[in-house]
Amino acid sequence: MTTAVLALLNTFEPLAKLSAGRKRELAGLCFVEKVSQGINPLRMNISNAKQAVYLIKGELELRFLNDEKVILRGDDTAARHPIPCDQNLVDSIARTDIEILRIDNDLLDIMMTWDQLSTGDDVLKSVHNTDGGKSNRTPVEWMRDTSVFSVAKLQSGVFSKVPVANIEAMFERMERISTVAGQVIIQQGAVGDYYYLVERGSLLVSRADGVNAAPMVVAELNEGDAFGEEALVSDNKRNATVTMKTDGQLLRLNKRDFIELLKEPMLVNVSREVAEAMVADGAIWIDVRLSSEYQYEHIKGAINLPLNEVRQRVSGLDMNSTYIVYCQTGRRSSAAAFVLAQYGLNVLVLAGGTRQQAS
Ligand SMILES: Nc1ncnc2c1ncn2[C@@H]1O[C@@H]2COP(=O)(O)O[C@H]2[C@H]1O
Repeated sequence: MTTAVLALLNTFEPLAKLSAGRKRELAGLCFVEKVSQGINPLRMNISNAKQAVYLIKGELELRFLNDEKVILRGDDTAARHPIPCDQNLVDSIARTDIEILRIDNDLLDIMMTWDQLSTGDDVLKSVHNTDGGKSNRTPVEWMRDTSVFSVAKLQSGVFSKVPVANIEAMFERMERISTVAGQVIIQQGAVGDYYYLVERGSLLVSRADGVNAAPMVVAELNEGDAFGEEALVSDNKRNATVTMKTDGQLLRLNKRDFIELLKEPMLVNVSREVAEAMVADGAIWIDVRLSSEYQYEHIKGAINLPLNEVRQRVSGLDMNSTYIVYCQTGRRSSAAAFVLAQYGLNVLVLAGGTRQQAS
């Protein structure tokens, strides 16, 4: 089956342009579907660019907004390209029994980018295990095998704002560690050293609000989650203790690599002047200081979202808005911006905080 699909990929654009190695991987991730005469095979795709759909054989009628009808045949040159499922297409109908090939568009996009970045055909990326072993995985295997680098995460989560080249570099520099239930990975108050991704297992985040206070569990982290970013972004001490709830496997990136590969590209700083112009255009100020500091004084129109509440209140923010976060120095705001960016929000940081911008 995969060999047959591979042969098909060689006839479609831009799939034919992928390297042989990438095409082999893609062959296992796309679907060939038989559709009976009279059925609309694009029902789920019209105005929805989630999948690229190719006509393999048969006749498909496409109906467009301006009443134009086009008959596409499997052996037409036009059928070498994805069926145009944009907002102009209103309906389609199989005029004969047909066969189509479906591929997730995001996956395709990421693979095209990766392919163009790779220096060779089958360049294997390696991750070092702390027990001395090494595992080799291609970028596509990373996407398929671990939820940390799923297509969804690459498209809208922590890594969506990071250049693909940096993600490739991460694959090479990350270390994999095996962990056991009860193991403390991060201790509240310690100096930040690593950024972690959960490949397998669950962890508990607990915080003690005072020297003698008992720690309270504030969150549970699971496969695909990331943690340990706040101390690295803000240069503060670890704000919570993170303990393995079950046995598991983590990936970790040291502080220097984290700053270079993730923090720098994810955090965009803007001057007060640029920020004001953006706010006039609809962007929203977020003050990430404590509510007591906010109540004392704040930038007009700013909402207050203290750093330690950002995760709990992120669902109340609008994915389509642009937010400009600030504090006095830029430290807390950078940490908050990184957390918000991990949830896929459009966020910028007031460079140097209000203190620097005022002087
Ligand atoms: N409420 C929370 N929910 C999820 N993760 C948290 C929460 N509070 C702290 N953390 C994580 O725990 C980590 C402790 O180390 P850091 O301060 O570097 O970064 C912190 C966050 O990644």
